[in-house]
Formats: sequence, structure tokens, C-alpha cells
Amino acid sequence: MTTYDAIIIGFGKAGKTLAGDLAKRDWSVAMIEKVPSMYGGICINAACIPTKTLDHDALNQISYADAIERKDYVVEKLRTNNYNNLADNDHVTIYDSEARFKSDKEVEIEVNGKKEALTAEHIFINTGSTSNIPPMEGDLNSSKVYTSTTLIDRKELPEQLAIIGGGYIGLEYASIYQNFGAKVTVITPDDGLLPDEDRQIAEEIRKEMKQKEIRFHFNAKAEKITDENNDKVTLTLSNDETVSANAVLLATGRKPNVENLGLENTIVKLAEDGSVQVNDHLETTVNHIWALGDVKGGMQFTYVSLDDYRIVMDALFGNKKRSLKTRQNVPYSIFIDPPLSRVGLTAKEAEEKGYEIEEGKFPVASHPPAHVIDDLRGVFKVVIDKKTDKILGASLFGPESPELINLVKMAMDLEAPYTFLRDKMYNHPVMSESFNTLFTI
Ligand SMILES: Cc1cc2nc3c(=O)[nH]c(=O)nc-3n(C[C@H](O)[C@H](O)[C@H](O)COP(=O)(O)OP(=O)(O)OC[C@H]3O[C@@H](n4cnc5c(N)ncnc54)[C@H](O)[C@@H]3O)c2cc1C
Ligand SMILES: NC(=O)c1ccc[n+]([C@@H]2O[C@H](COP(=O)([O-])OP(=O)(O)OC[C@H]3O[C@@H](n4cnc5c(N)ncnc54)[C@H](O)[C@@H]3O)[C@@H](O)[C@H]2O)c1
Repeated sequence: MTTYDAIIIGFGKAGKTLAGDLAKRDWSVAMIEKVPSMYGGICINAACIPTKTLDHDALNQISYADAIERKDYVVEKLRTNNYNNLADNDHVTIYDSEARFKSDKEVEIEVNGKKEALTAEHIFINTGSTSNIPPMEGDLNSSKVYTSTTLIDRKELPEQLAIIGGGYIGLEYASIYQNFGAKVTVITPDDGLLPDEDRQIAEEIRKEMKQKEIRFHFNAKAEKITDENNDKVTLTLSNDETVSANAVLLATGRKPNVENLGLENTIVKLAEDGSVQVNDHLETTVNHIWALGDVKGGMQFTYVSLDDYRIVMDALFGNKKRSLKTRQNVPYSIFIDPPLSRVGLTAKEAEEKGYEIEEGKFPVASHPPAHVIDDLRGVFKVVIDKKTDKILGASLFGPESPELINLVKMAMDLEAPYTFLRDKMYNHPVMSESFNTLFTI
């Protein structure tokens, strides 16, 4: 049995950052990654970075084939950098293997066909999440059926793409593939787009996507897939309609990666949704085993995984003041065209929580810098607590919103009144200047 100070299972955002920091403190670290093409985690290899690279190129009218080539180049470069960052560190040993708990103290791996046992004072689970495959009849295993990971490895643009699921992945891929020239149909069980978002903004998004000729089937689930044994598949929907396409993307959520991890050999408990149960400091039900990132449930974002690493570092070496409870406002963006970015509450959510609110609204088209960048689409909205003047939330649908939302997040974290953003001087001509007007309530 080989002993380390720390075993990290999964080379994701939290895991790799933690490995580097522990190594700086002279800890011996075993980093175990089951898929070498995932060194650095899914974000850089098959999620955030490749999809946003494709989004960028689709918007710039680069052909699909060239964009895929550039995406592969970017991914390869980042993966190599990520690998070398740890491989070049004398304190870190990288194992190419699936890891499996044999007990609370022992993790089994396979090296050159031989099983090896590792143990450590501290074990960190950072195994991420995997595509949720919905129960469907028929040819689910057809080569024309893809997940978000496999579709972006397809070299040819599908002429017609059917997307099952209207969440983040469904809408981002719809936007990207339609911009490349595919004919996209989205099937969603909801009666409109993005049920948790501001209704006016969700409707603007639907109109914008419809104008691009993205087709929607609302209130419908795909129930059966039939591979027509030519270049087509047919989806049969719960409302008996059918959709024909050359490729199908399953975009129906992601589930925590706990399969084959051997957790049944430990007393680590799972939560109801299948994620690893953790306390506010990310300790599992075994106090030397921790879980970080997607596998521990909750919001699935790279920056959440990174923030999980900060909580763990603080618990190990700091004053344990950081925790899931002290995590402040978490912004997010859906990289459709134009993007939607959000932090905090919508007006409806704020009212349901009992706040008396005021709203600021600002059509992007009324902002001169939007004319400079030649993109007048979208609307920005903010929600203010009438009693305290604090910002309760912002929904920004429009160009550059993924950067702008971080300014609102910071003001909210500082608990600043809305006038803080209203009365600041911004340079010109830029999109953040819109806050002078957006926050004039
Ligand atoms: C298509 C797509 C687009 C996305 N876009 C964005 C975005 O724009 N912005 C954003 O913030 N988030 C985005 N996300 C979410 C983001 O990618 C994830 O939240 C984040 O990468 C999760 O990181 P992690 O640290 O939990 O683990 P991961 O990066 O998933 O790493 C887990 C690693 O563990 C390995 N592993 C699993 N089981 C084992 C085992 N038993 N033994 C050894 N190794 C194992 C896996 O191979 C993997 O490499 C996107 C997700 C998808 C799918
Ligand atoms: N920009 C970003 O930060 C970004 C981008 C992509 C993914 N992500 C992360 O990845 C996670 C997973 O994304 P996702 O889009 O797969 O999940 P999601 O939970 O956002 O959406 C899943 C959608 O599938 C629908 N659905 C479920 N079963 C269905 C069925 N049988 N037929 C039709 N529709 C069905 C659901 O109603 C829902 O709309 C997100 O929660 C997000 O955290 C983030």
C-alpha cells in the first residue's frame, strides 16, 4: 500500500487547483484521473472552453469544420498545460486509472494491468458529473444520438439537429449549431423557455431564437428514437408529433459521477439526488473524505468547483470561516446569442419571498454603445428592495452581459445600495455605462 498525504480522485477544476496548492505546502499528492483526454477536467476538454470557442467562431461566420479544428487545437493546448502543471511537480504523482474505494481509508487503482492500493490522511472526491440519459424507447444507442461531449467531436455539421431538453446545454447548442447553419429543433417538457427566468426576458429569448428559425416543441418529451437506417432518425414525442433529424442531442441534465467509485465500501452517504452528501465545509459523512465540484450536488459551474477548493483550503489551513453558507451571490450566464446573465432574484421570486420591490428596465437598443458594437438586441432588468435600496437581482439579456453581471454581483456582495452602480463614472462608449440609466429607478 502506498501512502500519500492526499489522494485526489478526478482532475477537475477543484481537484487540480487543490493538488497544486497542497504540493506547494510539501504535501505528497496522488492525482487519479480515469480518462487521460480529461486531464484538467471536463470544462477545458468537453464543456465550457470548447463550447464557447465554437460559439465564438459560429458568431464570426467561421465554417464548422474550421471551428472544430480550432476548438481541438485550443483544447489540446490547455490539456497539455494542465497536465504539465501537475506532472512537473515533484510532490504530485498522476495515476491514469479509475479510482475505487475499498474502504474509508483505501483507494484501489490499476497500473499497467495490476491493482494497487493507495491510502492518505485526506481523500478528495472531485469526479464531476455525467450526461443524464432519459428513459426512451428505441434506438438510443444509434450513432446519430449524441451527448454534449460527443456532438462537439462530430466533424460534419448535421443538416438537421434535434435537441432533447431546453436547459443550458439545449439552448447553448441550439444557438451555436443554428449559427453554423444547421436547422435546429428543441423539444422541451416546459410550456415556455427557461421557466426559472424573468418571464419577459424568457419571451424575448424565445422571439430571438424563433427569428433565427430555431423551432420549438413545448410541453413535449421525446419518448422514442427510431434510426431510419439511412442518414435520418425520427423522434416520436409524447404529444404524438414526430421530429426528423440527422443528429439528436440529449441535453437532459447531468448527474453526479459516483458510479463504480466503490462508495458502498465506505460510510460516505449519498444525498437523495445521488450526489455525495457534504456538510457546509464539504466534508462527507467520513471526516477525512471530502467532495468538491459537480459530484457534491448543487449548482454545476466551474467557478463553483473552484470556490469549493477555497472552502476546503480554508478548512485545512485557515480559520474555517468560508463555507457553503458564506458563499455569496453566484452569477451565471447562458451563452446563447445574445447571452443571458443572471444573479440573485427575479421580480417574481423577490415578491414570493415577501419583498416590496422596484424594477429597473433598460432596452439595450436605447444605449449608444450598443450602436457602436452593432448589436441592439435584448433587455436589462434589475430588482431593488424598496425598503433597504439593496439590489436583489439582475437579469441581463444582451451583448457583453457575461462580463457586466460580475459588476452587479460585486455590488450585491458588498451589500451596496443600487445608487452605488447608478452614480459611478464608467468609461465610454461601453456597455457598463448602461448602469447609469438601468439603476435609475
Ligand atoms: C457542455 C457543457 C458546457 C458547460 N459550460 C459551462 C460554462 O460555460 N461555464 C461554467 O462555469 N460551467 C459550464 N459547465 C459546467 C462545468 O463544466 C462543470 O460544472 C465543471 O467543469 C465541473 O467541474 P468538477 O471540478 O466538478 O469536475 P470535472 O471537471 O467534471 O472533473 C471530474 C474528473 O473526474 C474524472 N473521474 C470521474 N470518475 C472518476 C474515477 N472513479 N476515478 C478517477 N477519475 C474519475 C473524470 O474523468 C473528470 O476528468 C458546462 C458543462 C457542460 C456539460
Ligand atoms: N453556461 C454555463 O454555465 C453552462 C452551460 C452548459 C451547461 N452548464 C451546466 O450543465 C448543467 C446541465 O445542463 P443541461 O442543459 O443538461 O441541464 P438543465 O437541467 O439545465 O436542463 C435539462 C432540461 O432537460 C429537460 N428534460 C428532462 N427530461 C426530458 C425529456 N425526457 N425530454 C425533453 N426534455 C427533458 C428539462 O426540463 C430541462 O429543461 C447545467 O445545470 C449547468 O449547470 C452550464
